[in-house]
Amino acid sequence: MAQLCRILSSSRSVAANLTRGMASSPLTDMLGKLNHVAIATPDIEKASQFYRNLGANVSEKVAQPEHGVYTVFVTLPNSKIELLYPLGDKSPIQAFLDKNKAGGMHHICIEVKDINEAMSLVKSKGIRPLAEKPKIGAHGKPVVFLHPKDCGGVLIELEQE
Ligand SMILES: C[C@@H](C(=O)O)C(=O)SCCNC(=O)CCNC(=O)[C@H](O)C(C)(C)COP(=O)(O)OP(=O)(O)OC[C@H]1O[C@@H](n2cnc3c(N)ncnc32)[C@H](O)[C@@H]1OP(=O)(O)O
Ligand SMILES: [Co+2]
Repeated sequence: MAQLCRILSSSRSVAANLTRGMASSPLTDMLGKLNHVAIATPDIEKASQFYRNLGANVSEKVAQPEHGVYTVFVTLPNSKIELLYPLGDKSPIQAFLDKNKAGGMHHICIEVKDINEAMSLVKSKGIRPLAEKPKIGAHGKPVVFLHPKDCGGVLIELEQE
């Protein structure tokens, strides 16, 4: 019995040490809030109307020339939906829409405290950012995308808080 107590108490302290170790690791708290889920659509007016019909707060369409897309934001109580439509003839969402004619979920966007630190951390894990440097995103903050082949088949956008 005494031995069992010793084993239990030592495994608890191992768990406590692990938790403390994790809490101090820069990777542990890298990911913040879900900022948005993006949907690429072949008809952004129709997609906007779909969410307006459901009573949602839907923004006007905004051109994002730096990103080759138009965006519309649907504001939800805990996050946002970003509707995307191609802008220009080199839009990064064109190939996706060619493959997914009816549109579909394109990326998720997660907030990080420091985008440059986050880029170094993901690179150290073998995850490829899709640009050398962050760009300014739809919310006026730096963003960078991570290769979907390194992220379980999901395109991930990191946005600085
Ligand atoms: C305004 C801003 C903001 O919120 O602030 C935004 O969101 S701008 C949102 C738009 N901007 C971006 O998406 C920028 C980052 N995206 C990119 O650089 C590109 O879209 C890539 C992700 C590299 C894909 O480029 P592209 O479509 O030309 O290449 P590709 O067709 O050869 O695709 C390569 C492989 O990745 C897969 N793939 C492509 N797009 C994907 C996606 N959205 N989710 C998951 N997988 C995807 C393809 O199926 C293919 O896999 P297989 O080889 O197996 O078939
Ligand atoms: Co986005």
